[in-house]
Amino acid sequence: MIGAVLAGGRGRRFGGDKLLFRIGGKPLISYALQGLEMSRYIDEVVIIAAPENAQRLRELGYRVVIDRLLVGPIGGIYIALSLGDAFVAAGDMPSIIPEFVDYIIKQFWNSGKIVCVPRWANGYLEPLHAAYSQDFREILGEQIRSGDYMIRRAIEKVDACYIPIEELPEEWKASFFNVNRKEDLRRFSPL
Ligand SMILES: Nc1nc2c(ncn2[C@@H]2O[C@H](COP(=O)(O)OP(=O)(O)OP(=O)(O)O)[C@@H](O)[C@H]2O)c(=O)[nH]1
Ligand SMILES: [Mg+2]
Repeated sequence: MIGAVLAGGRGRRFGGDKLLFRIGGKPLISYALQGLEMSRYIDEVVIIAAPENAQRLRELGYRVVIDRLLVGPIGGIYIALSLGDAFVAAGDMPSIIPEFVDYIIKQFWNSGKIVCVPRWANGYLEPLHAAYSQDFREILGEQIRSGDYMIRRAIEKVDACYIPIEELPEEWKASFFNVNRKEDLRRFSPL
């Protein structure tokens, strides 16, 4: 299982260079990379970057794959799945809980489904904290070619495995926290 960290966004709400913004002595994206590295089922952590930031991200020491589609996170997942089955996370998620990642991957394997994604009671999905089979890649490709960039719509086309978030340990929910604006950093305290 690959651990893919999406890093091709523009960080418009943050005001640029979000993932390399230093907090607690290291770039924000380092926390997501290390969170996935601590998962027992992830063999390799890779970064799915934009052509513009690939070089600087390479300096972090991970394999960097370039996303030239730049159609949003859906394109990042599509590129990640060219490497194999993947647990996909956003680079702006600094509080990833490795035990929760392992739980999702286990559910993914046990279910035999091609997507395993956490779902809130109101139906909202967490597709950037989910496990995907390489067999889902073609579905994503078709949808991208049709000009529809909503990940949720692609997931709804298949028989997915949903993880009800409300039934999980309360402390796992922190894993979804993501930094969109500078002020979100105030809610993140690096250890
Ligand atoms: N590979 C890849 N990653 C992306 C793309 N768009 C967004 N991402 C990443 O997906 C994650 C979630 O995206 P957002 O929260 O919208 O972050 P963002 O796009 O940088 O921020 P905004 O411009 O403010 O929306 C972040 O880690 C982004 O870097 C893309 O087109 N390709
Ligand atoms: Mg975000």
